[in-house]
Amino acid sequence: MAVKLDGKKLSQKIAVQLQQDVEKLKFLGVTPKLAVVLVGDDPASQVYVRNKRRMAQKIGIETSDLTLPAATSEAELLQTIAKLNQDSTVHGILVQLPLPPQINEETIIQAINPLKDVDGFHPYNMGKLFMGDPYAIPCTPNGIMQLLSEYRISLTGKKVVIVGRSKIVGRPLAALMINHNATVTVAHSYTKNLFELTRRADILVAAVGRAEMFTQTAIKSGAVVVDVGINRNDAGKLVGDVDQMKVADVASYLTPVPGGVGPMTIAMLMKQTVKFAERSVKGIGND
Ligand SMILES: NC(=O)C1=CN([C@@H]2O[C@H](COP(=O)(O)OP(=O)(O)OC[C@H]3O[C@@H](n4cnc5c(N)ncnc54)[C@H](OP(=O)(O)O)[C@@H]3O)[C@@H](O)[C@H]2O)C=CC1
Ligand SMILES: Nc1nc(=O)c2c([nH]1)NC[C@@H]1CN(c3ccc(C(=O)N[C@@H](CCC(=O)O)C(=O)O)cc3)C=[N+]21
Repeated sequence: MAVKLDGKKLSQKIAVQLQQDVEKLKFLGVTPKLAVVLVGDDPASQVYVRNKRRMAQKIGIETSDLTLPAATSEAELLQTIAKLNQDSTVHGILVQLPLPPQINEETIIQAINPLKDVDGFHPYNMGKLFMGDPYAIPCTPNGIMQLLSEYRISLTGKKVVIVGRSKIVGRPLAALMINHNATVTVAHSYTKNLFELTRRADILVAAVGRAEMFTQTAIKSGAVVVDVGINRNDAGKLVGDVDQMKVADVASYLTPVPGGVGPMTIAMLMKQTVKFAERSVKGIGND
C-alpha cells in the first residue's frame, strides 16, 4: 500500500511558518499583498480563487480579487495590469488562466512586472528557471518539489516521466527536476506507446486533465506517483488523473486528490508573495 504524500498537512505546516514571517514584516510596516485577476467565470479557477483567499486570510496576507467580465478586452486587461505594476503596495500579481479567447495569454503574461510575477510564467522568470537560477518558481511545480523533499524522496539519478507539457505544470517542473539531477522525459498527446514509457518511470507525474486515465498497468511497481489532475468524474466527484484505488496497490508513494498537489500550490503562492514582500523591504525586489 502506497504511503500518502500529504499535501494538506504540509501546506498547514508551511502556513504556520509564513504567519511568523508575515508578523515580522508587519512589524517593519509592510503587509504582503497579492492581487488576483480573474476574467470570466471558469469554475476550476473559482475554486482556486476561493481557496487562495482562505489561506491568505489565515496567514495575514492581504488579497485583492479583481473579477472582470468574460467579455473584457485585451486592452482593458492590460490597463488593469499596468495599474497593479505601478501600485507599490502590491507585491504579487496573478492572472488566472485560462483567459477568454479574445485575449492573448502571452501578451498578458509579458505585461506583468517579472518582479511581481508570483506564478513565474513571465519569459524572464521561465528563462531564469531553465538556466538553473530561478527568481520566481511556478507554484504547482514548486509545491511538488517541496512535497517530495518533505518525504525525503531524492531526484538525483531518478528516471522521471512527466505527462503534460503545459506552462503551468509540465514545462517548469521538467526544468526544476533537471536542476535537481533527475533524468526527465516529458510526454504529451503525440507521445507513442505512452504506458510503455510511464511503466519505466521511477517517478511519474500525471498532469493531463483526464479523469483516472492512469491505472496500475501504467505504473512500475514501487514507483512514486504524483497526481496533479483536478477533474470531475461522471458522478460529479473531484478526481485526479490517476485511478487512486488501483495505483495505491503498486506505488510506493502517491499524492491524493484532493489534499495532495492542490494545497501545496496555494502554499507556494503564499510563500512567493511573502518572499516578494521581504525583497521589497531589503530593496532588492519590487520598488
Ligand atoms: N493541483 C493543482 O495545483 C493544479 C492542477 N491542475 C490540473 O492539472 C491538469 C493539467 O493541467 P494543465 O497542465 O493546465 O493542462 P493543459 O490542458 O494545459 O495541458 C494538458 C497536457 O496534457 C497533454 N495530454 C492531453 N491528453 C493527453 C493524452 N491522452 N495523453 C498524453 N498527454 C495528453 C496535452 O498534450 P498537448 O500539449 O499535445 O496538447 C498537454 O500537454 C488539469 O486537470 C488541471 O485542472 C493544473 C494546475 C494546478
Ligand atoms: N495563473 C494561474 N496559476 C495557477 O496556478 C492556476 C491557474 N492560473 N489556473 C487554474 C489552475 C488550477 N489550479 C489549482 C490550484 C489549487 C487547487 C486546489 O486548491 N485544490 C484542492 C482543493 C479542491 C477543492 O476545493 O475541492 C485540492 O486538490 O485539495 C486546484 C487547482 C491552479 N491553477
